[in-house]
Amino acid sequence: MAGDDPQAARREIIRELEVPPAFDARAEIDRRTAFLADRLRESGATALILGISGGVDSMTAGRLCRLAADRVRAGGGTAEYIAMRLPYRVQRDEDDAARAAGFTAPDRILTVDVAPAADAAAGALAAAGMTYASAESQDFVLGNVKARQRMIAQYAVAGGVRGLVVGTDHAAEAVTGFFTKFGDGAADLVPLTGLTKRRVRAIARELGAPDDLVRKTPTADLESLAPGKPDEAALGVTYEEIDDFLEGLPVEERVLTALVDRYRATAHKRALPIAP
Ligand SMILES: Nc1ncnc2c1ncn2[C@@H]1O[C@H](COP(=O)(O)OP(=O)(O)OC[C@H]2O[C@@H]([n+]3cccc(C(=O)O)c3)[C@H](O)[C@@H]2O)[C@@H](O)[C@H]1O
Ligand SMILES: Nc1ncnc2c1ncn2[C@@H]1O[C@H](COP(=O)(O)OP(=O)(O)OP(=O)(O)O)[C@@H](O)[C@H]1O
Ligand SMILES: [Mg+2]
Repeated sequence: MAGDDPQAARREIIRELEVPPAFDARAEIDRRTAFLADRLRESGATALILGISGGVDSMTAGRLCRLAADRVRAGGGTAEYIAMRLPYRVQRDEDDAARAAGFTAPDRILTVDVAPAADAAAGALAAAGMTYASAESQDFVLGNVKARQRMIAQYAVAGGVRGLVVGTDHAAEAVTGFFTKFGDGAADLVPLTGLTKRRVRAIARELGAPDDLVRKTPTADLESLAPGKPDEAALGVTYEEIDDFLEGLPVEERVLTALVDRYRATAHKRALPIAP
């Protein structure tokens, strides 16, 4: 990666994360739907599996799954789109999640509470003598366990129905490594690759999604001690700033440096395991 010139590093990041200079929502919907349909046909899989949280990323990806499954079927193939509701106990924004799932029009909705599995892991770790530096540190780590339990549930369904797991990673999360490694970061297909957050929203709008869900404040919602914490509070930069950075628009020096540093520090999350 380009040495000390942050603008050169930024250009390299934009290229590596595949963020194109121009954007047309309708064309992107067609291209990404075709991608999902092609992967279904070429892999021999017959289902797309996706966790629906109530956030805009999964709502958008879910609607693309619907369109892709329809496209395969229209060509005489077999395909279904299975949405998974994966709350930790009762979800705080249950109504949003139900409406988002409904908008994506899945063939089936499977609801799996990840709390028993996540809590059992926490209990077994405590019984083994594992302790954490603070209650906050423990809560943060166990938040990632919740994300990984969602991954386990989705792969259990994929394995049983010859399905492929769809992930929602996009450029505005990839640049900061803002996902759980082998949790929500683990998937077979990532149809939102290269999109900034505002472009994800533009696609959702073009698809006809409910406006309040399109504009909803992004949250990972993993920490029990900070429910619904906005991503931007955790990141220290706004999605507007991240998007401007990725779309080559003017950004403050502070944003430029923070994002280049963060991209470098999280390289391991975007790569295969490191080998000798
Ligand atoms: N240099 C290095 N080379 C190779 N591996 C390295 C490494 N540094 C850490 N690691 C490994 O990576 C682990 C840390 O990564 P990880 O476990 O992911 O943990 P971490 O990156 O610390 O936390 C995940 C972050 O993503 C956020 N998140 C998660 C899920 C969804 C969303 C969302 O946007 O909705 C956001 C979450 O709120 C949190 O801030 C370490 O425990 C270690 O095993
Ligand atoms: N409660 C949940 N139920 C089902 N899937 C979930 C849940 N929480 C997270 N996920 C899965 O993990 C992915 C990553 O979460 P993330 O918060 O980045 O996306 P989002 O919630 O769809 O959108 P936003 O980032 O705007 O909140 C989601 O897109 C979804 O596939
Ligand atoms: Mg979310």
